[in-house]
Amino acid sequence: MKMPTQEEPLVVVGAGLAGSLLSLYLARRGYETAVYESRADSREAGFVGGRSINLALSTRGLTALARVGMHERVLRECIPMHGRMIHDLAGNTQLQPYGKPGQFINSVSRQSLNEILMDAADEHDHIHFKFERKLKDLELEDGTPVFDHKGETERVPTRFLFGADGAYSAVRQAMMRSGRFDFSQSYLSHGYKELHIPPASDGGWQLYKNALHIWPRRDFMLIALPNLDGSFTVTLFLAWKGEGTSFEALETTEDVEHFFQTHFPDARALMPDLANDFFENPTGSLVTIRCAPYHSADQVLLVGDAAHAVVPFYGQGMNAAFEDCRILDEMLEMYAPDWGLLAQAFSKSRKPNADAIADLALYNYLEMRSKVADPLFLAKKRADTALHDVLDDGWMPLYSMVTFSNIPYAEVVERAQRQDQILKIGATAVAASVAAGLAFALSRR
Ligand SMILES: Cc1cc2nc3c(=O)[nH]c(=O)nc-3n(C[C@H](O)[C@H](O)[C@H](O)COP(=O)(O)OP(=O)(O)OC[C@H]3O[C@@H](n4cnc5c(N)ncnc54)[C@H](O)[C@@H]3O)c2cc1C
Ligand SMILES: NC(=O)C1=CN([C@@H]2O[C@H](COP(=O)(O)OP(=O)(O)OC[C@H]3O[C@@H](n4cnc5c(N)ncnc54)[C@H](OP(=O)(O)O)[C@@H]3O)[C@@H](O)[C@H]2O)C=CC1
Ligand SMILES: Nc1ccccc1C(=O)C[C@H](N)C(=O)O
Repeated sequence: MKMPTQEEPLVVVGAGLAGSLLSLYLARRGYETAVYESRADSREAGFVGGRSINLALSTRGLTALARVGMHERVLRECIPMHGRMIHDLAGNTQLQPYGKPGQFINSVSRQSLNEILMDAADEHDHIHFKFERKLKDLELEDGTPVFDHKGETERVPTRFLFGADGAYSAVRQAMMRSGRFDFSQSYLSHGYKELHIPPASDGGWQLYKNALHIWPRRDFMLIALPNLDGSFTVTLFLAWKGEGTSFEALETTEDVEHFFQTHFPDARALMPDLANDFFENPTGSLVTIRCAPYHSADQVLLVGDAAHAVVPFYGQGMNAAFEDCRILDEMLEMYAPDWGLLAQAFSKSRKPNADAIADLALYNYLEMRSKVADPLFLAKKRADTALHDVLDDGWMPLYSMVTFSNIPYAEVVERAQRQDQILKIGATAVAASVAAGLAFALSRR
């Protein structure tokens, strides 16, 4: 197998989160790597578009960053979120911890995280960023990408190509033409809109800083994640269509004011530019994309959202994309420089795990918008937590396995199902004992 060279490098399409981290992993092994990105360099051009301003980074992402020595640098830009702060309609709040004391997820700005990774990549002689190059076509026979650069076409000789170009991947679109490629996409009937809570007048945070805030309202919800500048990025998740509570029904400033005043009065009070933000900011779609295999012949491999876009409700899309990079690196150890074998092995091992987190992410929307206020759900959570305290890693709540471990997602689902069975049997036994006790007490009256 030929090694990548400057004339025929490894090509990564997309300098987003997965593409930038992947380039670091590849360069560490000494491979010549060229990263082609459709947007301008945000470090020179400032904000270059995109939404989802901040993200929750947790163990999987941090583990992958640590392997290339980046986690401490990134953690300096993070705000720890120790739990969900639930806001009810009356304005009461309740903090539901995510895990054991000392366990938390981290709010980080997408742009600064991306720029930290690109800065680190720039330190390597082996990594070459090429901005404002949009992939137009991919010649699958030999994996040659064709980019548009300011109206000019560039064909790039390539040793092997990684598609890290996000949920609407052009690399994946080219692979779909090849036949024997499975693809499905499923849009939620809900969309999302980002809004803003500014810092307090003294520069501090207007809500408790170290939590992910949730206003669960059963059929829709509002969430807020803290930013380092004292602001919060607020996201409304709501049905696209329908009378009363839907984006479609919010046509005028009065509609928006009334909707927020009715359902989120405490949050409304903190958003002076609500109506302006609401009508200026786009409404985004929420989509799950599955495909298989992730590779094409011996030439191309998809990673991150390009391979598996999941709805954001578990805060795991980026974490899974970073985990892809770590797993790929472990496989490089075994298979490099046989890129074909590497691609096959990666695809086979990652697919079931990506499918599992896609399902879990869909489930977590229901949990966040509805279950967090349900006494039965909270009772089960307490039992789960108590068992985790006693049995340590012998019993881990589902949320902890997803968020605070590197257990493969598919294994997490199996383990959680087994634990649920045990809890059900336990609950049935407790209910039977209580019933027997009551019957005995009554018989002695
Ligand atoms: C509202 C929202 C909130 C989220 N919150 C979280 C969270 O809290 N935690 C979490 O882990 N995940 C979260 N995610 C998911 C996370 O954003 C994605 O999983 C992550 O960005 C995937 O990284 P990626 O590198 O695969 O794709 P991206 O980050 O999208 O990067 C793709 C890159 O490819 C470039 N590109 C696209 N097309 C081309 C082309 N044709 N040619 C060249 N370049 C191209 C793009 O410009 C971009 O730079 C959230 C997503 C959304 C929508
Ligand atoms: N699973 C999900 O529900 C969602 C996941 N995401 C993920 O988060 C990433 C970053 O988010 P953000 O920066 O806000 O992403 P954006 O929505 O700004 O889009 C990122 C890239 O996808 C392209 N794109 C966006 N919408 C479409 C579309 N409908 N059809 C074709 N291409 C499209 C954009 O092209 P251009 O720059 O030309 O506009 C851009 O290259 C996304 O790339 C995606 O991977 C984002 C939204 C929802
Ligand atoms: N980042 C997000 C973006 C959108 C929706 C949810 C999240 C979460 O992180 C939710 C968190 N994991 C929770 O379960 O409370």
